[in-house]
Amino acid sequence: MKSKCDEVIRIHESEDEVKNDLAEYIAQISDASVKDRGVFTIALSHASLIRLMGKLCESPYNKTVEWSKWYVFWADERLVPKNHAHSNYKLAKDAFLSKVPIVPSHVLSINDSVSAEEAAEEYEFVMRQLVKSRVVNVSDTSDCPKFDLILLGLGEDGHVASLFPHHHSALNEKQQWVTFTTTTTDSDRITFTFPVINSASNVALVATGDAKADAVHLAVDDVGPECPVVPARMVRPAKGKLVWFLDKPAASKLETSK
Ligand SMILES: O=C1O[C@H](COP(=O)(O)O)[C@@H](O)[C@H](O)[C@H]1O
Repeated sequence: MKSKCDEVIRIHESEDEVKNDLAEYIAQISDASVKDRGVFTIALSHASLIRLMGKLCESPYNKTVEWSKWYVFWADERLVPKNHAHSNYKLAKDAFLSKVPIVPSHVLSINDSVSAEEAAEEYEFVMRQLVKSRVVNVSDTSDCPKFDLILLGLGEDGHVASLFPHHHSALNEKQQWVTFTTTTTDSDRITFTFPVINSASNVALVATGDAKADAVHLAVDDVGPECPVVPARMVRPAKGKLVWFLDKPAASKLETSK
């Protein structure tokens, strides 16, 4: 069973349409947040998501978005140097952050020179300071940060951020805002936990390509109790909105598309 939340699924003909819609969606939330609070707080994830955000660096968004009001966080990050090919910071910087006038000190990257556990603690500390000063909004129901927007990709195994199937302690973390994993095959990582993800005002889950179709089906459809509960199914913003951005191949196994 899934608890109720405000969920919308946008299915597009092509990846290019996903890119257009995603850029417009992010720009609209940025505008609304800047009007409302004077800033826009956004958290990014890895790889294809960054590529799919590419239209934001193009006209009209490169000129119309209030980049100086943006504060950029990572929903997950790898413990690698910032010039490493697997660094989310590097991916985002090369593809996007270096092409728009974001204030460098508003890009909140992790400390990659300590252990994953320490990096998670430090990142949470930074977030707590920014919640105290209300750069990051606070949840109405807990002390959790209320990001204006958290952008999540989807792994083929249904993971989101670095919250993986069977990593029960991270999946069930209730107190900490940021935790870590040292058991993945490539590198140690830090990740937002579900209390933070599910406190956001807006969460977007973005997936393209048929390799993601099973994970999308398991996350969205009313599958029976014999099916695994994939982490993406646990994305249920309590008071916020959840929007899925899919292309047709990624949506091909959804019950509604059959
Ligand atoms: O490992 C990860 O994978 C997912 C999916 O990445 P994608 O490139 O296949 O879209 C990503 O969302 C997550 O942040 C990352 O750590």
